[in-house]
Amino acid sequence: MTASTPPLPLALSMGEPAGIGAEITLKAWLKRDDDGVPPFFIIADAGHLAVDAAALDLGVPLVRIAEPAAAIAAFARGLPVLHRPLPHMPVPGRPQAATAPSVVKAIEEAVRLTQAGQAAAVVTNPIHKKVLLGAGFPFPGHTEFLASLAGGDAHAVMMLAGPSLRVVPVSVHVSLAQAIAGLSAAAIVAAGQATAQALAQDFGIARPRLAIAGLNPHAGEEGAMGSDEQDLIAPAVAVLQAAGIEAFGPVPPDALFTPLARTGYDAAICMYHDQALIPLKALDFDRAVNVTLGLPFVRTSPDHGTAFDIAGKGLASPASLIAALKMAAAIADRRRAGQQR
Ligand SMILES: NC(=O)C1=CN([C@@H]2O[C@H](COP(=O)(O)OP(=O)(O)OC[C@H]3O[C@@H](n4cnc5c(N)ncnc54)[C@H](O)[C@@H]3O)[C@@H](O)[C@H]2O)C=CC1
Ligand SMILES: NCC(=O)COP(=O)(O)O
Repeated sequence: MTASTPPLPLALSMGEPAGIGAEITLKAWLKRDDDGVPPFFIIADAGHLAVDAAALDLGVPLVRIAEPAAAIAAFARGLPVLHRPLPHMPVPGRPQAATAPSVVKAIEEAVRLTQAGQAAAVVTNPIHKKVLLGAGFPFPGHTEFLASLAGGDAHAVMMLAGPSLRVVPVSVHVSLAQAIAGLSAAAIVAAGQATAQALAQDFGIARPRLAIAGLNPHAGEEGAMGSDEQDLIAPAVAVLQAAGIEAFGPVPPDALFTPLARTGYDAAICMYHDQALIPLKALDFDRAVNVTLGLPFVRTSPDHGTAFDIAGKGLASPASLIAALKMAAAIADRRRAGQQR
């Protein structure tokens, strides 16, 4: 950042208002000094935030802002809110289709403000996929929606990054049967290329090492337990290697996440959602960050969902949201510095 480029706040979307988004946002603001939380503003209903703050006895002053630029100065005295009224007050744990348009508009606005240079990055609070789908939202998650908002030929790739592990699932929000049927060498190569590029550009790893998981037990045992490794995964590894990427595999999935194996790579490319997210959450739940690779803007989010079972109870931890805010700011700073070189 130079003297002529003012700092930009992060744009945080409200997420599902019946979930824990408001609570973890209020708690993240309270920890701004202790945890070094970068300045952010939330696109949400200020009345709802005030109700939650009072109900949970969180002493958070709210500062309504008219534009993102005001968030930097406001952040020290209160939580900056770009007020966008909801049609009714949410009930914790009970999502309603009526608030779905507001949830979606908050994501769109965060993206628009970031692409317009008024915010440094997009950070999203968790959404409830089923209620949005039921209200006509045509995407199964942020990742697919953000790819569409980015337009063009954006190929959005999900990475979850924690202190112990980084994982990238080749497919995201599809059934296991669809994930297996849709697996292709091209999809593995695309995920590997996006990951190598992001690790270098956004995480400062000059020569990223990628472990490519097998799909079947024992990575197919040379074809005795499945041929996907020979037909798709090994050829994809060869293509990545030919492109100069330090990729290896297929690695037997049950051996990929042992403590020793994890020292050998910077990210694991996994063949489906849960192959990636189960080890990540077992090792790093509440400390990991969901970051979308392959977009023309920076987007992160906590590693967890709407947590309806604890919504409104004051039990939600803001740790992953704080990690997401910090990672978004670090990546945005790194990209800005890269552009100025
Ligand atoms: N980025 C996003 O928008 C994401 C959205 N989701 C959505 O969230 C909804 C619920 O998903 P689940 O699978 O139940 O996962 P979840 O992460 O909401 O909850 C799983 C368990 O972790 C606990 N938990 C989650 N976050 C916590 C926190 N900050 N502090 C303390 N405990 C926490 C919950 O109480 C629950 O027991 C679904 O609709 C799912 O699609 C899930 C993951 C990410
Ligand atoms: N399990 C991770 C998840 O569902 C996050 O998806 P997205 O909304 O960030 O695409």
